[in-house]
Amino acid sequence: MKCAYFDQQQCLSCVNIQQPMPEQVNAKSQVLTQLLSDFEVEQWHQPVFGPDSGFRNKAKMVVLGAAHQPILGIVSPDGTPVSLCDCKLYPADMQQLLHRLELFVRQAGIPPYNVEKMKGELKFILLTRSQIKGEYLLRFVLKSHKSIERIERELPKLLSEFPQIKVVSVNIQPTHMAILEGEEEIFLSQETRLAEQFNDVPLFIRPKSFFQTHPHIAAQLYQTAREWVAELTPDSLWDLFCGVGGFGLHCASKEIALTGIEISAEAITCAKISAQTMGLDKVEFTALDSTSFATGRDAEDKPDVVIVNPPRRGIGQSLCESLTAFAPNAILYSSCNPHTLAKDLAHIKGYRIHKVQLFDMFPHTDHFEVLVMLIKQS
Ligand SMILES: C[S@@+](CC[C@H](N)C(=O)[O-])C[C@H]1O[C@@H](n2cnc3c(N)ncnc32)[C@H](O)[C@@H]1O
Ligand code: SF4
Repeated sequence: MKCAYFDQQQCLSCVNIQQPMPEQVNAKSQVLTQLLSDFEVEQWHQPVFGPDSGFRNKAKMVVLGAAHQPILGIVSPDGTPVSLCDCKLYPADMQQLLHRLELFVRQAGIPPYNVEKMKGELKFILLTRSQIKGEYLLRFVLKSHKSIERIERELPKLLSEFPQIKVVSVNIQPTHMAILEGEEEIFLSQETRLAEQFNDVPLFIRPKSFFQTHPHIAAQLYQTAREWVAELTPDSLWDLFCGVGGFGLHCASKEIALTGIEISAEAITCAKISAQTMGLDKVEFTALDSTSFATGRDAEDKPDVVIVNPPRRGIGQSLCESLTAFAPNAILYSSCNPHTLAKDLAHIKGYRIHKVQLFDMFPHTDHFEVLVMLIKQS
C-alpha cells in the first residue's frame, strides 16, 4: 500500500507497508516457523489476513500544535508535528471524524499539552469505532478539569453533525509521565459503553478495557477458537486474560460452563453484560490476576479446556507450571508475541501441539497473532 506519510518519513509506524500483504504474511510465517522449530507441530493452518487499509478501529492521536491550530497525530522522527487524520489504516468515515475533531479542538480553544514546556491541557484524543454500526466512543485525555467546560460547550454541535458518536468521556491524566491515561474517567454522554458484535456475539467496549484493534481478523480468530473448542466437546472452560470476553463468549453455550478471568474491572463489566445479553447463565466473569486465580486450585476444580490470551509478556513460568499441574484436556493459547509464546510452550509439559494458525492482526508491522491448540498427551 502507498502511504505519503511513510514515503516522506513523517510516520514510520508501518515498517512493511511497501510490501504486498501476501509477502508480509509469508515473512511473518517464516518467523513463526523458525521460533517454533524446536516443537513438533501436527497441523499448520493457512495464515489469515485481511484488507491492506481501512481496517483499524482505534485511533490514539497525540494532540499537538497550538489552540488556534491543533494537530491530531504524532511527532515525526524529525521532531515536527504531523496530522494523521488521513491515515489509511482507518475507515473513510473515521478519517472524516478525525478531521472534524481537529476543528473541534480549535473551536473549543483547548490548548494542546506541550510535553517540553509542560504546559497546556489536551494530551490525547482516543477514538474507537464499532464495525457493526459504525458508532464511536470518543475520549479526551486532559491534564486537569480546566477544559471540560469548553468541551461541553462545543459538544452539542459535534454530536448533531456526527450522531454516530454514542459515548463521550474525559480522562484526567495529571502526571507528566508518558502514560496514555489516568484513573479518573468522566462521562459526558448518557451512554457509557459502545455496542459491538463479532459473528453472532455481542461485545461491549468501555474506556480502559482492552479491545482488539482489527475487527475483521479478530472475528475470524474468535470463530476459529470456537470451532477448535467445539471439536473437544468440553463441559467447562476457563478464559484467562479474557478482556471483554471475546474468546470465552464465542466458545461457551447454555451447556458449557465458562469462567472468565481478567485484571481490568471495566472489561469484566462488559463481559458480564454480553453474557447476560446472550442468556448464558453458566458463566462467571471475575476481575482477578490470572496467575493468582490458577495457583493453588486443586484438580477437582479443573476445567476441560483453558484458553489464554495474555499481553505481550506472555503467561509466564508460574502460570505454565499451574497449567501443567492441573492438566486440562486441551489448552488454546492465543498470542500476540511469538517470542514469549515459544518460551511459555517450553514450560508447559505433557502436551502436543496439535494446530497452529497465524492471524495478521497488525498489518504492515512485524507483529501478528498466533492461535495454538495444545492437546494433553495420553
Ligand atoms: C491481549 S489482551 C486480550 C483480551 C481478550 N482476550 C480479547 O480477546 O480482547 C490481554 C488482556 O490481559 C489483561 N491482563 C493483563 N495482565 C493480567 C493479569 N495479570 N491477569 C489477568 N488479566 C490480565 C489485560 O487487561 C488485557 O485485557
Ligand atoms: S500509521 Fe498510517 S500514516 Fe503511519 S505509516 Fe501507517 S498508514 Fe502511514
